[in-house]
Amino acid sequence: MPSLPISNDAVLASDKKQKKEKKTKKNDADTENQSLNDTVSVKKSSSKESKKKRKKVSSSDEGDDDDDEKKSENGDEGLKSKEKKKSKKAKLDMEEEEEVEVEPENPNAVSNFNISEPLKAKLKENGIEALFPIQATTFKIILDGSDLVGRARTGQGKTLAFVLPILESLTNGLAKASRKVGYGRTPSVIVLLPTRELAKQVNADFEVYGGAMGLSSCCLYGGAPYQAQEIKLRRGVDIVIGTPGRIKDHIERGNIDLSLLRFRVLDEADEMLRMGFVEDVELILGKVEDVNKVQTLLFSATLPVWVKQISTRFLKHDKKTIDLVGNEKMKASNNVRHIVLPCNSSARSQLIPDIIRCYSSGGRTIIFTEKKESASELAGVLPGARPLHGDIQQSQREITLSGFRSGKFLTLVATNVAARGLDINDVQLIIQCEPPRDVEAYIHRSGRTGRAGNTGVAVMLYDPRKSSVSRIERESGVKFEHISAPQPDDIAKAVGGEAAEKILQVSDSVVPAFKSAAEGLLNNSGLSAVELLAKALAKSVGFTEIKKRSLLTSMENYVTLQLEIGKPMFTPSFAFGVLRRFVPEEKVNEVQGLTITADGNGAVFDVPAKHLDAFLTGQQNAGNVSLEVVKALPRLQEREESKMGRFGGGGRGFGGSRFGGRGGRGGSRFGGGGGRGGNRGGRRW
Ligand SMILES: Nc1ncnc2c1ncn2[C@@H]1O[C@H](COP(=O)(O)OP(=O)(O)OP(=O)(O)O)[C@@H](O)[C@H]1O
Repeated sequence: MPSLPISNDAVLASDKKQKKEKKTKKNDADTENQSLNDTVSVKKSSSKESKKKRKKVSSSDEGDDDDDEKKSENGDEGLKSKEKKKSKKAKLDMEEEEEVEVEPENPNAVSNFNISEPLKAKLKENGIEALFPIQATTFKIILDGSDLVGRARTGQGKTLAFVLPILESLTNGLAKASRKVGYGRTPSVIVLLPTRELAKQVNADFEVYGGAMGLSSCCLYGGAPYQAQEIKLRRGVDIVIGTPGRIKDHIERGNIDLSLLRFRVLDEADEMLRMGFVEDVELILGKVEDVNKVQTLLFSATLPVWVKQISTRFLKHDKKTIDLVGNEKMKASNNVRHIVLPCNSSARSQLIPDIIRCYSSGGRTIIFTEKKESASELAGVLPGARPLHGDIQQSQREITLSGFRSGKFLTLVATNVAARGLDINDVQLIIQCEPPRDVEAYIHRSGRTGRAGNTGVAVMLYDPRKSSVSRIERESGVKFEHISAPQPDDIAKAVGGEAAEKILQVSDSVVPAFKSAAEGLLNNSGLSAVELLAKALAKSVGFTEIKKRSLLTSMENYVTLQLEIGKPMFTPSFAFGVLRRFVPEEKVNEVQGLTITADGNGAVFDVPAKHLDAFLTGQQNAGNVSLEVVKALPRLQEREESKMGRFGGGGRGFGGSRFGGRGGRGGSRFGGGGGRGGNRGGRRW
């Protein structure tokens, strides 16, 4: 009589339903924050492998059921049979669960997309089994022929989001029919990028994946000889990738014919236009004879309003928008720990090596400076660092970047030329020497770490008297961790373990050779075994001395003090006046970085450690004055943004002012101003 409460088929059906619901939920989660102009549909199917397994479980169980049914007619047997069935059901469920764990269904699995075999094989070869959300949500839209604006946070795979559907479209989709083949063919795709390095990187992706589909590409950028590029173009290519200036030059020389173009891609569009490439981009895009036959795709992690507005100029009216950042508060990478640290510009070069020791986890570090000269200077004083900026010859830029990629050196000091798009393995730490001029730069620079699901750290140095972090915090949605310069304890913690490991890795074979020197040290140095070992550990990781640093300016051999007088202090000059009442003038003149606290009740400043006593004892001669060594830096008043040239107001004013309203030739659609000027080819940095 009794049988399994639910038939196996029903178990499987309900299981499938649950999985389907799960899948739908995951899909919903992936698309939750998108502002779609259109419905996104992602094909769902389970893999053949998994179906097979399920079939097996199901059929073996059916046989057993019949058996049990017969036995249950005999009293006790029936009870046992019930128990048995229950446990068998549990086993079945477990097997099903195990199966799910072993092979979870992923709606974004590559097999669920219309991707042809050679491309699938190449993706697999490169460890890509499933598409990232930006790729999954845009794939079909692009394959179906729509124009698209795509936005996802840094490191989320926007490059393959256009590479894959373009390649499929050219070989098996809508663009196949019109594609020319053979010698001298004209390009079907043009991809514009703001920097040479980025152009090379995207070209490398097209070479790998396009190569698997029998498509060829070439990369055109300034600073490289024309001839080799011309030869490639003459032979014929399917995809042209490059920076606007050089591509425009080739068009004007008659080397590129865009009459059969099928795709135009603007990668990091906002940066390209910000750099003053507007006229070049316009000229290139304008070469297309029939815009209805061309798909235009625009991707970036940041799409300021003004870029969205001008996308109406380049893209069709019925374009789709996939915005995976949208109105979410946090615009920067979620996989990055965002830290700010007060630091005087003169203390940077001493502080940075310790930040690297504490936060790079032994991986690569990129340091960003605002100016080319600062990048060169800093690279000159940091051990094992190399500079990268626009004044360095292109051939050297390439050598530097490939050396950094391959791990020949681990610290790159760069200007914004490396801020956009660069995808370098194992970059664990980003250091920004000062707050960048705009929030987009912060988002892209910090996004050079924490890529493709990995984590990373971004440390931004700032001088509270000169710059503000609150605007970037507000606009990027990042909640900064405020820390002060790494202290001896922090450094010891960070590198102590590494040092101990190194010591243990040393072969036993060295012991006899060094034993007598070690014994000599133990017997004659006057130090304990622990003290000697501590010194040996420090030396093994390159430390011969650890200096104390002030918390405020991060300067070595300075100490941070906090002054209070029992009533608010509104200006630094007032605080200086108070100090002069009880500290000799020449010592007050050595005060560094005096800043009023955020609550207005005090002032903090640094003094040379050697003058500390003069300050502390002096306070006894002044009524109501409290002066103490600071253990943790209080929040400080930041320089008012309105008074700062860097941000907003009367500064260079990107966005609205540059591409906003004014008329004039060339700039007319984007609001005059700017133009290429001296900025061509990314030379701004
Ligand atoms: N589906 C995927 N599975 C695993 N890794 C992927 C996948 N797609 C891309 N990646 C890897 O993720 C990394 C980041 O990709 P990509 O450079 O395209 O990011 P991005 O969104 O363009 O970033 P940015 O905004 O900084 O330019 C690359 O190393 C890429 O190979």
